[in-house]
Amino acid sequence: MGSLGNVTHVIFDLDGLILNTEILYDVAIQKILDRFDKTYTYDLKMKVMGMKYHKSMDLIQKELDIPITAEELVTESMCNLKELFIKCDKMPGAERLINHLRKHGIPMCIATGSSSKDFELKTHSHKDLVGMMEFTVRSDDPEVKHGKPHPDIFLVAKSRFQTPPASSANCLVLEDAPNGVKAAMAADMKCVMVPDPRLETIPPAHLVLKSLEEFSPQDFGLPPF
Ligand SMILES: O=c1[nH]cc([C@@H]2O[C@H](COP(=O)(O)O)[C@@H](O)[C@H]2O)c(=O)[nH]1
Ligand SMILES: [Mg+2]
Repeated sequence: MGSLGNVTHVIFDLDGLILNTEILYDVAIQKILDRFDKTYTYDLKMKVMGMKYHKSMDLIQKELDIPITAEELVTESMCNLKELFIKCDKMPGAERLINHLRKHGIPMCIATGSSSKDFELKTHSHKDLVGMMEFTVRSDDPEVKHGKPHPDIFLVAKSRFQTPPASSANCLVLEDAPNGVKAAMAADMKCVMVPDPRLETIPPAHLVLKSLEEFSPQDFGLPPF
């Protein structure tokens, strides 16, 4: 683990990593696809997870060849998702880790594929966690030109850490989705992946864990629990 042990800044993904929102997308999207006798397969979900939402709905529309537009898919799914987002739970281990890092003054942020509007709904009951972050970067941020798997969002996050400033080699990204892991590795950062247990093909990451509860901060040079 030697070279991994120099982390000074931690960047959290949101959906499926801090918050248990991925299952909500499955339900809302499948509900629409039922009308067209189509399935939101896990393979397709893996392709779109982490992307900006409109881009992801565009890919679903094209891959499944369904007779409504990506725009309609966004509008219709969001109708269902809005009510689900405000009640979403945290993922196991997320709160403990964030509290711990905060206690030790480790600079942290969230870098998410969510739009600001969805971010507000999802974090409605989790303001305490968001409050421990130095800042959050959402996919509609004007500086984030390309969503994950492009590295933009993580590079923007790195540039916004002020005290102290961050370098890629000293940033640790915690992610659940292949597109997010690819983005973190493309940004030359350290990356721990906590994938959905259904994921068969794991992209290259520095470490893969079953749950954030298994994360040992000291392996990355951070204070132990
Ligand atoms: O089943 C899905 N999960 C997730 C997404 C997209 O991925 C984002 C979550 O990304 P992240 O985990 O990077 O916060 C969501 O906001 C949404 O845009 C999606 O389209 N479909
Ligand atoms: Mg995620």
